[in-house]
Amino acid sequence: MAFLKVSGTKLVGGEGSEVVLRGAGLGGWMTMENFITGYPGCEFQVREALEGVLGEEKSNYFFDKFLEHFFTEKDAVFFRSLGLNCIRIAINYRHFEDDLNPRVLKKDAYKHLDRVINICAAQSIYTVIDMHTAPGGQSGGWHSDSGVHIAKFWVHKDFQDRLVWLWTDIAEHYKDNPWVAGYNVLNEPADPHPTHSGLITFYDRVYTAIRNVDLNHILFLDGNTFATDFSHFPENSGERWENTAYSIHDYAVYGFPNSPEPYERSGAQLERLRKTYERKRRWIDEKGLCAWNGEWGPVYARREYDAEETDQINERRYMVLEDQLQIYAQDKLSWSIWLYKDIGFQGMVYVSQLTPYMKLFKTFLERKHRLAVDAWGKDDKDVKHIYQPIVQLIKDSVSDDSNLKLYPPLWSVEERVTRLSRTMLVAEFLVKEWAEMFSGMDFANLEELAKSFRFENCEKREGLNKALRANAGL
Ligand SMILES: O[C@@H]1[C@@H](O)[C@H](O[C@@H]2CO[C@@H](O[C@@H]3CO[C@@H](O)[C@H](O)[C@H]3O)[C@H](O)[C@H]2O)OC[C@H]1O
Repeated sequence: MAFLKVSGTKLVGGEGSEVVLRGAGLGGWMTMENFITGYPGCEFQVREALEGVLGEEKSNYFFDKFLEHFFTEKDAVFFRSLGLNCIRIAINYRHFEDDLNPRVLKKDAYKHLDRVINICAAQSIYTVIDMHTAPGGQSGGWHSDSGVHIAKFWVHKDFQDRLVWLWTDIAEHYKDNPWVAGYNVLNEPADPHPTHSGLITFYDRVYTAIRNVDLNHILFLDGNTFATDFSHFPENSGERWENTAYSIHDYAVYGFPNSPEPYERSGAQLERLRKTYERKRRWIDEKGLCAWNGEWGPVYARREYDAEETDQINERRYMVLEDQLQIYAQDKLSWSIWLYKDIGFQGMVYVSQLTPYMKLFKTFLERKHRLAVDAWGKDDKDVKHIYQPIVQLIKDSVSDDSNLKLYPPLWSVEERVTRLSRTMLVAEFLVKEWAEMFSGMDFANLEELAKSFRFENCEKREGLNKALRANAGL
């Protein structure tokens, strides 16, 4: 079997035939995330807290069982039955090395990644390995699992050295596997340097290190600032980084609770969808390079929180989804929707409310929702007023308005105050409580909880899957 390659603006398989990758991100697995599995804060925090409650052996057992049950052959069979052909697997560097023992590969580092890549290959599903978290954090987002909003990856060379070391190991490990479509070197970098020089230097270094051991695989490079900005990428990127595709993340504002207005498919709204997408990929097109949409997709209303408005909201979200799919189909764009499985906000399949895990965390999740502890698709109607005085204080106290505009530009003063005070500070106080819900559990209880994430214990988001299936084989 031939390796996928980049040829001009396209991905091609054996004998140069075009391959369009259409699939989903396996988020929440080897990078867990707060809204995906329901904990507060960051993955490293809940792992530490659970160890505090259960001890090392039981805590490791739970997370290992979680990884095992979250993705099995049944998931891959279902995924392929929709006609989808690629899964982007988000990984957390912490599975491979420890901050207190850097550059020492952990025992069993590849155990689950190998297993899932092989399960996918057996169903003719390609995989893209996505480095979702970097030592020190490559963005101020919870999804970089750093726990803070300053992305230290860009200011400590040693963090970068460690990631170059890790990618070299991963490339060595998978260099002969053609079912691995490629390596998504760094999810959503947010390098604050005015010329994005940290990112370009890192891409140069990691490119060279990977190419020294692996000439086969495609590199997927995200634009800076959450995969939206290529303005400082080198003029000669095409020659400088061979066999490379460029990744945008095309989240549409209409797919989220903070949409400026209800989505009705008006001419102006359709125009905005298309224009935003075209803006993100403009540089790639101008340079004649290959584009990949590595993340996109609406979130969905939940009956437990949105009551009788749920269906109407979701009909609108499905319209956004379908309109985005239509744009991508016209361009024969390869895409990876976010995401495959979660506890019921965005996933193609989601853990049933009847499972032990969802029953255990029911009231905890309701409180977390009311407090808007997660940033993604937040609904802050119950708590917004509490943070407004802080927002106002900052606005009133900073003399020059230009000083209110900090990096990243997507974060307004409101967004920054929210992110820091709710998703980091409030969340931190809930972490122990999350872990204490596991108190007194034995190995059998822990496996039962982990089994809640098995495919057979999940519901399917039929509207989403229907739209994906309709577009999968185009
Ligand atoms: O792990 C994922 C994570 O990768 C993802 O990150 C967010 C992506 O969207 C970012 O904002 C968008 C930037 O582009 C504009 O056009 C959109 O309107 C914005 O929504 C956001 O800052 C990132 O945190 O989020 C989901 C995680 O699970």
